[in-house]
Amino acid sequence: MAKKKVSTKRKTTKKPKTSLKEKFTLSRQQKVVLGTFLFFLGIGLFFAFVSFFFNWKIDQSEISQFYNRTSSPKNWLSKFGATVSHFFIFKGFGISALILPVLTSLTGVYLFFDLNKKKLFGFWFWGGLVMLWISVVLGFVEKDGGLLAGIIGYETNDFLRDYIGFIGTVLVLAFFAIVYIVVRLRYTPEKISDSLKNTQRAIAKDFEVTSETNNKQTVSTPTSDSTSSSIKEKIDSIIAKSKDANKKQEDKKQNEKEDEIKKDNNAGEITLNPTINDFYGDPNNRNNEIPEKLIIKSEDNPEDIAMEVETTVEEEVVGDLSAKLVKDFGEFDPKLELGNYKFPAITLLKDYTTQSGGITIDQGELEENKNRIVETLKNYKIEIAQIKATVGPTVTLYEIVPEAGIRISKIKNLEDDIALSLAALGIRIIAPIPGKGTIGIEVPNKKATIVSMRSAISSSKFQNAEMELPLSLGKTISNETFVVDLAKMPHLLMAGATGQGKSVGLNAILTSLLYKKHPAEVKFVLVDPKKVELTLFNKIERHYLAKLPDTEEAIITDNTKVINTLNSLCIEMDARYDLLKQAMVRNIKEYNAKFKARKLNPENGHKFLPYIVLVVDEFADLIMTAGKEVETPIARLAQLARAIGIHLIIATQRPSVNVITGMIKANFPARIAFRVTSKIDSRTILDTGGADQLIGRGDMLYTQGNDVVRIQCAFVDTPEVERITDYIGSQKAYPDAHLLPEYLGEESGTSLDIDKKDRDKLFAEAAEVIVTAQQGSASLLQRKLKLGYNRAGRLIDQLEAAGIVGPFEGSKARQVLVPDLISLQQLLDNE
Ligand SMILES: Nc1ncnc2c1ncn2[C@@H]1O[C@H](COP(=O)(O)OP(=O)(O)OP(=O)(O)O)[C@@H](O)[C@H]1O
Repeated sequence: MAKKKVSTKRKTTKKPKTSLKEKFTLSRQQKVVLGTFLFFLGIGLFFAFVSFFFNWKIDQSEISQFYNRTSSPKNWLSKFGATVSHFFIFKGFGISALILPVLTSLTGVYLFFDLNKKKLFGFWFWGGLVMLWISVVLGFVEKDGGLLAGIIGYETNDFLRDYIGFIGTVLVLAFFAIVYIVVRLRYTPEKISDSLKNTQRAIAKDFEVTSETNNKQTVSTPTSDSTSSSIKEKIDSIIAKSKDANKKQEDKKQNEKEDEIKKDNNAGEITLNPTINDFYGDPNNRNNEIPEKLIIKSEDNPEDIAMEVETTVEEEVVGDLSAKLVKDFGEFDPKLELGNYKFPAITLLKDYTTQSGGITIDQGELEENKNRIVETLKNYKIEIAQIKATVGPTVTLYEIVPEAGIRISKIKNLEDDIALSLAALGIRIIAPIPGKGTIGIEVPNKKATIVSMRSAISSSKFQNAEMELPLSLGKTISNETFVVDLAKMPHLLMAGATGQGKSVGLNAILTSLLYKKHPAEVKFVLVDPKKVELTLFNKIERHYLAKLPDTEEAIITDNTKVINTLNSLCIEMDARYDLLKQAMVRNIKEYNAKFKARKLNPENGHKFLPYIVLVVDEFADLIMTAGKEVETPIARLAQLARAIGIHLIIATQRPSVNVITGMIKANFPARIAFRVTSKIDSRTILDTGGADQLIGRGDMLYTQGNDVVRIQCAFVDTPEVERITDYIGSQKAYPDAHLLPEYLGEESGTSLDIDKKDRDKLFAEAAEVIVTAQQGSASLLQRKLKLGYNRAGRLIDQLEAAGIVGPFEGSKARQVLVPDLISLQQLLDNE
């Protein structure tokens, strides 16, 4: 049974080895031939080297006459042997060159039996070092021109002594000896002292057991008969033996058992029930020292039947294949291909604190605002019991505890009046502050402080964030860095009027990910219809960007390409779901953990899955030009992609309801609102007002479903982003951007669509539009159904195939062949 297990283990563990070996071109036959050759070469060299020691003086003159056939050296391998030995021993390493033939033959054996190459490299590396070390050591005793150290050993020793003296050389050599012992032989001071202690204990135990047995022999119990007493002694000795085998585990348990047995013996009773642990020690500690066979035989009565105690050999635990693979190769490291990748340094970001000296607020300003608030409220007969100020980077929060009996709605209704009396823009009243019984009034500071990206990145909250995709968005009103996990959001909607900090916000998000995630872990799909906002990220295309195959630019600026990319992401999503299903896991995190633990076989299509972050700037523009064609895949991705690691970030300038539709809103619980112009816009984005009262320049509200948090967005300027992308771009990259699956939908031609099954979902609707208008044009469909040009054109082709419109007639619209909707219905029913 055990053997079977081992053999299956061997078969399966070889798989990854073969994939490694694929890189090497040697076939099995070539390996056998080369292995045999090297093995014999090693033996030949050994003979040559050995005979060189006896004949080198005689042969020395022959070496220079290598091409003279008449000369006959005494070396057992003649001219070849003499020359090679002269080279390696005399000119090389002296006596330690004998290691070379051993290594050569060993290489032959490894190739012949196709054994682990890593080990072989280890032999050569360490063998080479040992050879050099011995020759340098022998350099101390070598006289010029001898064979002990060879020229290399002698000269190296001489060189070292010239520069660091005798003591220095000894110290250097001793250091290397210790390195060898620690690194190669894996001996550490703890290990050595442990094994010394164990030996000491074992000797002491041996001594104890022997003296005990002797005592028992002398003070043997008179009540027991001679046979049984001899069996008892035998058991005692077995127990002693078994304890010998378990020297390392001298725990209390054993001592107690021993005492028990001793007590039993002293009482004159023979205990013949030593447990299996007494024979073999603690099961956790059974080791190779288990006696193979125990024979209990009465010495006093030789005719007594001897009892053989068969010891069973512990079955080898094969464990699962993944554990074995992890043991052999370590966990899978997705970062290995760009192993030397260096994350951008924090110094690439600008430090704004030196200019503004952190958050500053005038004491007078605070006092003034407080008095005004108190006065204004007093005018409306609202008495205040307590007031507290928290100074944030852009706004100061005044927390008010009103006197008992004052209605909160009353204060909320006075919002505009308070704003007027404070003569400031952007007063926001939070009544009550969630989780607290107070009312908050946020008043903008006269002088806002810039929250630098540098401070947001270097904050411990971000640095220590145990998140999948941490984003450092900025600072809250209480000056805490606000870090959220994009993977938990799981998609983000950003909106705000133009010039309020949306692009800076997007850059802050991308920068956060660049500072935290290795190129192997995250890929960006960037859609930038404005063509200028995200162009800097082109420099990191081969590190961090994903694109469709056969496209030149990774950043998508053309709206028609967006449709292909979105559909391609849907294909990627479906493929990833299939992989997750096969791996029997629920999300990408579990999947990647399983893959890293080598529990998923790459030969079955499994691979490490990077997170994909889709960023769409100017979503409104996209919806306007491509309508449903964009909305449908976005909705699919938003609904389903969270588990497989595709996350969407959508930014728009126009937060109108036909852009942020109900379907989009339902799937984007996390939203960021920069300043907008109206309360309605604020409601569209956040489902509540407030964004219209922001002060702009990165002042924003963030919600993830319930609470709304006011944050000052971290500021990252274009030159900073440029420095970061330059830094990353200058490093070694993957050969190409991460390739998304190919999407053939648009290019698949009309022939496929002629089939009834392959018709567009909007076919019936399109037919109705065309028949009602009696005008067969694609642009009509584009307008009425809000479609992209390609899809409208395809629909027209399908309508032609169904006999609803006539053939293409150049610049004229196509003829409509169905006069009215009733005839259309009949035609469609009869199909
Ligand atoms: N977090 C911030 N801190 C300080 N200033 C900021 C911040 N964000 C934006 N600003 C200022 O506001 C200006 C406009 O920002 P940004 O370009 O991000 O606006 P936008 O909303 O993207 O505009 P558009 O929609 O027209 O592209 C910036 O040039 C900068 O001066």
